Amino acid sequence: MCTARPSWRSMTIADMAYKKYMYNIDVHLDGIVSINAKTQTVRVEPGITMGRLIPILIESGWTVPVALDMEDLTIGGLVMGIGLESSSHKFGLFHETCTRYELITANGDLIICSKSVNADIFESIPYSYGTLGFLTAVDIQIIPAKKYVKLKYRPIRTLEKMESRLIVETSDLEHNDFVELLIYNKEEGVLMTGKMTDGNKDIKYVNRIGRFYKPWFFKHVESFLLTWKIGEEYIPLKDYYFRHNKSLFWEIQDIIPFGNHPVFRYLLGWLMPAKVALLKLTQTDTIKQLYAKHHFIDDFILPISSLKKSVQQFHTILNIYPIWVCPTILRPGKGLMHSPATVNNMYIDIGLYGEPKVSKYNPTILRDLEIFVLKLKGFKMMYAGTYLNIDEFKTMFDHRLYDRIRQNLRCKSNFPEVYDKVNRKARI
Ligand SMILES: Cc1cc2nc3c(=O)[nH]c(=O)nc-3n(C[C@H](O)[C@H](O)[C@H](O)COP(=O)(O)OP(=O)(O)OC[C@H]3O[C@@H](n4cnc5c(N)ncnc54)[C@H](O)[C@@H]3O)c2cc1C
Ligand SMILES: NC(=O)C1=CN([C@@H]2O[C@H](COP(=O)(O)OP(=O)(O)OC[C@H]3O[C@@H](n4cnc5c(N)ncnc54)[C@H](OP(=O)(O)O)[C@@H]3O)[C@@H](O)[C@H]2O)C=CC1
Ligand SMILES: CC(C)=CCC[C@@H](C)[C@H]1CC[C@H]2C3=C(CC[C@]12C)[C@@]1(C)CC[C@H](O)C[C@@H]1CC3
Repeated sequence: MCTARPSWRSMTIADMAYKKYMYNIDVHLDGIVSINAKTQTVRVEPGITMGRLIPILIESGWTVPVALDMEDLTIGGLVMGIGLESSSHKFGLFHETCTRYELITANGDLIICSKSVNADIFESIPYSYGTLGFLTAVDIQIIPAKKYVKLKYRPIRTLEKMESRLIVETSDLEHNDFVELLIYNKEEGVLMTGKMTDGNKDIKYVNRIGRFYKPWFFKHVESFLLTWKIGEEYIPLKDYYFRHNKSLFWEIQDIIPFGNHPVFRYLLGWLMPAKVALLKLTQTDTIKQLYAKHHFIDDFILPISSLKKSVQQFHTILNIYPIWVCPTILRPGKGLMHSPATVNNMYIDIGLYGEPKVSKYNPTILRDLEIFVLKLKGFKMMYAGTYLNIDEFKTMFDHRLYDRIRQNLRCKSNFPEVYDKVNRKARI
């Protein structure tokens, strides 16, 4: 079994081939059940998107600790896949802010699990890609929302300095609610650190970057590099959260190359952002093949101390810029993905989206990159699929607890294994 959510609705680049031969179960639940100020949690159905949840929470004075930057990502998808954001250096991966799940198992039982009830099931659900059961409700921690993010932009030269500065900023939890780095070429990047604040009466200018005529966020950030200036500004909280949504990070520049031109923005900017689901539904086979052959979209999660080494490797093999760098804390645990040590470890997500500029690009090069990441004790986001074989995959992701829970919940003849959903044959 798998969910009946069609591939075109999902925030993944590939088609989930398994949907065609598995039994599809309709779990399209997308409401907010309750907001509980006492326990500081919100209970939601798994199909609700970030784009619907965040504005409602902000209106009620709340927000979630890890608010994802693309409006169409769903809570269920982020728990069952994984999610991270610029606040993950503080709160960890998205699922670490979830406190309770309701899961329907293969034989129709409803299991409620949390850190104290059915704790092993609770720990094995994240990253299980819907292979233990169907989620029907998720409780997420909420924190008080403030009006703005005071964001500081700092251009940095050399990868060494980016790495060391990132290590310093991610450990300063008092001042930094948000940390993010965009690397624009082999040597230069802009580090952003932010604090949620209500501001004060003296605020003269608020940059409402979410307005339709505003430039793409990554271009705005680049301007601090081009002028080599440190900058600071207030951005409304919701605009900050969805800062990469309008330009789909920087993917939109390949689809609408003139999309950031002021004439386009002022005349037709209101038509944006392009809906990923619509782009997927209307793409032709030719476009799909062009993307498969000449485009790269993937994320790798590596120890923070390997930033320089990894970016150099990605430069040699892909040469794609900008590069998204988002720090996240990984904690020890027993689930599929956790810190390999017995203590918390700071990692970085390195996101590479675009056309490789190396002369001989071959999509199977991804396997070499995956092995490179595996050797550094890193992980890979699985939304784009994997070329790892099952043994390598099991070395990357700890299957011990997951296998035991699968046996207890009688998953074997009802749900496939994670690997059967994320290997390249299952995602085409
Ligand atoms: C024009 C109009 C007229 C109406 N007239 C009446 C009326 O005369 N009398 C009346 O009683 N109501 C009326 N309603 C309200 C209507 O009954 C509710 O909106 C009802 O929830 C619609 O059911 P649905 O299956 O179409 O909606 P859905 O959109 O399918 O579901 C509504 C909610 O239930 C959730 N849900 C769906 N399936 C499940 C499931 N299997 N398990 C858990 N949750 C699930 C969804 O996530 C969603 O939150 C009217 C609504 C409209 C728009
Ligand atoms: N910033 C970030 O962290 C970003 C993350 N992503 C990735 O995107 C994906 C999320 O995208 P989204 O479109 O929301 O989700 P998807 O539709 O891609 O679903 C992801 C997985 O979650 C499973 N799933 C979803 N809902 C349920 C449920 N109710 N019960 C059981 N299983 C469920 C799906 O199962 P099934 O296969 O059965 O349908 C699927 O395997 C994640 O993999 C995430 O890593 C993408 C962009 C940004
Ligand atoms: C921040 C993290 C961890 C990931 C961001 C990934 C996104 C950049 C991609 C997720 C889904 C992707 C799709 C496309 C672009 C890149 C993503 C938004 C397309 C819109 C590219 C054009 C194709 O025709 C359709 C693609 C759908 C998925």
